Amino acid sequence: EKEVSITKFPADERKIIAKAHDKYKKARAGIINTRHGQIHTPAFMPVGTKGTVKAMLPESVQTTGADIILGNTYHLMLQPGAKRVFKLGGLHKFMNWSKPLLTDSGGFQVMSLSKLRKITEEGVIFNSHIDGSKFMLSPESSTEIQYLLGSTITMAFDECTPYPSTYEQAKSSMELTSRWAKRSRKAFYSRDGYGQFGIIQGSIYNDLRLKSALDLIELDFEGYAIGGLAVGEGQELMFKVLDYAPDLLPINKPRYLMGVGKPADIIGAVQRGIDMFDCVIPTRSGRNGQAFTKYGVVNIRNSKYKEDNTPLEEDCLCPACKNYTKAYLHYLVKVKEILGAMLMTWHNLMYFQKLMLRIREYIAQGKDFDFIS
Ligand SMILES: CNc1nc2cc3c(=O)[nH]c(N)nc3c(CCc3ccccc3)c2[nH]1
Ligand SMILES: [Zn+2]
Repeated sequence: EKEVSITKFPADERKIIAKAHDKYKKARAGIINTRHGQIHTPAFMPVGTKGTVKAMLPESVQTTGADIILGNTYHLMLQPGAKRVFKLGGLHKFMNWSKPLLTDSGGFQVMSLSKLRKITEEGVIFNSHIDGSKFMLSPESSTEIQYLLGSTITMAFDECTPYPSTYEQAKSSMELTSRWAKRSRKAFYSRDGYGQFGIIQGSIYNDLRLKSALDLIELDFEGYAIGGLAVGEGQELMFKVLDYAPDLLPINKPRYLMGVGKPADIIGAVQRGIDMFDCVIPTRSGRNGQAFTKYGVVNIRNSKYKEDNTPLEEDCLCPACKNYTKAYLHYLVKVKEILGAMLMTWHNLMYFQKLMLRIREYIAQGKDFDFIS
């Protein structure tokens, strides 16, 4: 807890200093210890939906500084199938990633990917977006699939409440998530160094967020995620929820904000007490020709770069910046060469990890961090 040092400042300036400290007092830096290694928080977790961080070798992801990557239960259960991955030694072995793995529970992807689906008390019945075959995801089957994959951190099976939702819709959705969380927790096979996170819902309604947190705290999860955000509500509304929601969760357990986000979103969420983030932006936008730099986002396809013989960032240590120029990256992305996707992705993942490293250092030194980069 940082003491606000009361000095000779006149009262109004003292209020400003107190305000500044107050703004940062929720930020925290720490380490999550797992069976597959440590996670330094605040942490950014690259998304490896189908058992690979697209356009990256796992050892390259490791050099960017990532301690943990994400997998998707929905995609992997359809192809190659959880039982097959289990038979082949689990997802860690399958994809040659020995550090922590977090898998989402699948509900979110069902709603965003499969055309035909039906939500029942039992679970979600849906047709595969690949070949139309019928599947059911439930708290029990989702938890078992994540066990078969060998996830270090398993997510409870929830319903991500869409935005916007009326109070009534958000209430019944949150109550379903609470019933499913109880079943997920019961189905979880707990082992040392593995954990299961509950996911709170409740949309933008603070009393529903509180009820969701109370229901899930009773189940004593190893960590908690704030779900139902980064679903189109915008940064202002998201921060409004984050002004109180993290405080509803146990202070000594990790807090994971699902699906977030751009650097400014991450900084604002860390200041409000969030520890873990995931977002497809650095990988997906990288493949799309967008590079995150300290000068802002560079759209490398822009013709102004076609003869720019300088690197994306002169002091970046990634292969794209060490060995190549913007002109070359511009060309590769224009002609859709695979190396273009690789180099842009590598740079962006490095950029996000550097941002997290700086945030962790600033918090550890009790320094205020408001750099938006
Ligand atoms: C982009 N915004 C976004 N908002 C989300 C809300 C939820 C939510 O309320 N419940 C669950 N279960 N997942 C969510 C996700 C998916 C995160 C993810 C993707 C890939 C791999 C691993 C994890 C979200 N993503
Ligand atoms: Zn770089």
